Amino acid sequence: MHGIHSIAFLAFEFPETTLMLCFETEKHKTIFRGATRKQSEHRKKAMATSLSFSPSLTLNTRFIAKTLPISCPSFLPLPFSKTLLSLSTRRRTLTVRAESPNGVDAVPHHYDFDLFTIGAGSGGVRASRFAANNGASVAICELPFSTISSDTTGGVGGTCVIRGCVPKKLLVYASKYSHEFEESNGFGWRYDSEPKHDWSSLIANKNAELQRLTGIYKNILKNAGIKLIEGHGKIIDPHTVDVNGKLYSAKHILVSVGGRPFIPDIPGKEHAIDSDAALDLPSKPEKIAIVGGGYIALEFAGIFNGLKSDVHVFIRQKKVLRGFDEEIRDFVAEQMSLRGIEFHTEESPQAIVKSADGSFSLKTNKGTVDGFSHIMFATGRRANTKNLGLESVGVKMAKDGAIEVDEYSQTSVPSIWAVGDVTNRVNLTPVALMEGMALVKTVFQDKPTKPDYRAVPSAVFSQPPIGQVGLTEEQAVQQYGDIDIFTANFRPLKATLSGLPDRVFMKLVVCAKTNEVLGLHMCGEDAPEIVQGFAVAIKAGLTKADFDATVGVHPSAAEEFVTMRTPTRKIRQSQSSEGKSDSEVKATAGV
Ligand SMILES: NC(=O)C1=CN([C@@H]2O[C@H](COP(=O)(O)OP(=O)(O)OC[C@H]3O[C@@H](n4cnc5c(N)ncnc54)[C@H](OP(=O)(O)O)[C@@H]3O)[C@@H](O)[C@H]2O)C=CC1
Ligand SMILES: N[C@@H](CCC(=O)N[C@@H](CSSC[C@H](NC(=O)CC[C@H](N)C(=O)O)C(=O)NCC(=O)O)C(=O)NCC(=O)O)C(=O)O
Repeated sequence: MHGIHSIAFLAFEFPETTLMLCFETEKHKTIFRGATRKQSEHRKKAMATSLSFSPSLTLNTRFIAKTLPISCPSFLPLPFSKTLLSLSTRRRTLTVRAESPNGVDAVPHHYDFDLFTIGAGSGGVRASRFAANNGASVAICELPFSTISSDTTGGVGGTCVIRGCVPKKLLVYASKYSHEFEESNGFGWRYDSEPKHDWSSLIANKNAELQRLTGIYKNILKNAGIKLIEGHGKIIDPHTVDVNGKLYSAKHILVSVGGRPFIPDIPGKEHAIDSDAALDLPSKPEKIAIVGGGYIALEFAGIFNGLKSDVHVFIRQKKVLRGFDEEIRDFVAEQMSLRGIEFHTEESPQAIVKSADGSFSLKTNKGTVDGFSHIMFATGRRANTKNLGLESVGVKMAKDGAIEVDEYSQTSVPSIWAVGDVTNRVNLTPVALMEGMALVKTVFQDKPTKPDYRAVPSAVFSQPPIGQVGLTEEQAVQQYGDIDIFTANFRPLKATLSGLPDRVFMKLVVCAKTNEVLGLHMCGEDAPEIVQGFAVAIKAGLTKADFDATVGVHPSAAEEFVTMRTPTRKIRQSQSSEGKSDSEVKATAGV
């Protein structure tokens, strides 16, 4: 699909002569290739005229644009000119496109924009502003701001900024204090009375910050020269988007509308809240049921537990966080239970019942739990693809409603692209940013680029939090067979004086054959910050020997990653030999 060429000629008619310029187009990029030998002495004049441009040139000269076959032996290659190059890609008056099959039409066409993006979340904003930086003319449409997403509300910044990563992290910060107050006692702090939390101040401050951020994002778009259109975008044909009845044409359309929370269809589901609502409740829950055992469920369980709500988590499996390393799954649930969260395992929700006193009961396959002030569902998210006109223009979609794309984020309709959660690949903001930037390289820089999904680090901001990068033990065994596992499970220094039962778990998954560290996992304070740093080592393919050769930062939890010397166990395809954990070895040695 990439690297298709065609040749366009542009004739400048001056009083004395005609100058023919030759441009080679490769996708959307236009490169000046030369002028005819006969008129080459006039090149400077033509250049001077065109550079002082543009209305005068259009008025005083006549453009003749032709599309000819690719071979053109009578043209001199001219080894320049950045100025003309940028002129040719930026100025709409020079769009004498002889387009190619890379997502676009075969006949020259004038569009309102090079790129029209639907959805101003992380992926859409990033792709749009990088495209604009590359000289593309860009428009982006987004729904009006609201903390709660709906068919008619959204906001510049998208899920991450308005109802995901950012507000969630602010609430995590708020909720962590209670644990820190507890810890502080062992360090000599005394409080005359229990510290009180004011939920409405937190929510008001959080909302003011969201307003500030959405304003920043609008400015980012404005400063990049991007036209922001408020309203619902609907694709009418492969090059046209309708926003509130006004039509905009574009050479490329990018769909980056993200996803929305999904609540299974059970009786009483209208009483349930989702993560959008949970971030913006008028009052703090007294007793909350959280259904689901994924990222969102665990993060909100930590938030409400820290803010002193009575928290019950209902998971339909035996363990939380399907897909994570098994030991991490066990460890995090154990630590969260020690902080007072009650896990109800292998319980599927069947109905929500509202009582006369206004409280809610959750009925599951195992029984009914009563007295909840709130019932939250964190049972996954679904792509936000309804009413975008995708089906009618022939964009293929998966059964779950996500847009199907190839490795370059191109949909089944060549001029339509999609990035971020709407494609349901790896639903993380930094991944959407990566997909957006790869897309711009492919479409606007002529460098076909696939996002690289290897060793994408991620964190769960539970309490304690989790950080992970690379393969789980189970994945590594499946892919490589012979694996060495190094673990540390220890009581952090802080817990010695705090007296709290906090522990930290860390794990390295190492390929026995190559010594490469394939996976790194941690659950404990600062895990996301620590794992971000180590993710560079994992991405770079460093070995356990490289880790061993690195001096630790002492005293820190992070140093355990470079001081684990003895494998906890060696897994071999034929047999499995058990060893001692590194902490056990150290304890025996009196370290
Ligand atoms: N820190 C971060 O990076 C964050 C990332 N995210 C992203 O957002 C995505 C969505 O998060 P989240 O909503 O937590 O989704 P997840 O897919 O992570 O978890 C959904 C949970 O709900 C359970 N579930 C699904 N359907 C039902 C049902 N009908 N009845 C009972 N339980 C059900 C799942 O169980 P089962 O395992 O059995 O399917 C699972 O435990 C994540 O995958 C992640 O990519 C979200 C928040 C934070
Ligand atoms: N690391 C910071 C994260 C905070 C942060 O990145 N804040 C963002 C907003 S939320 S995050 C929203 C997300 N931004 C990012 O992910 C930026 C991350 C990194 N700086 C990068 O450039 O890659 C996004 O949607 N990006 C689209 C795009 O970049 O085009 C910001 O812009 N702050 C400005 C300010 O406070 O003044 C922290 O923990 O404090």
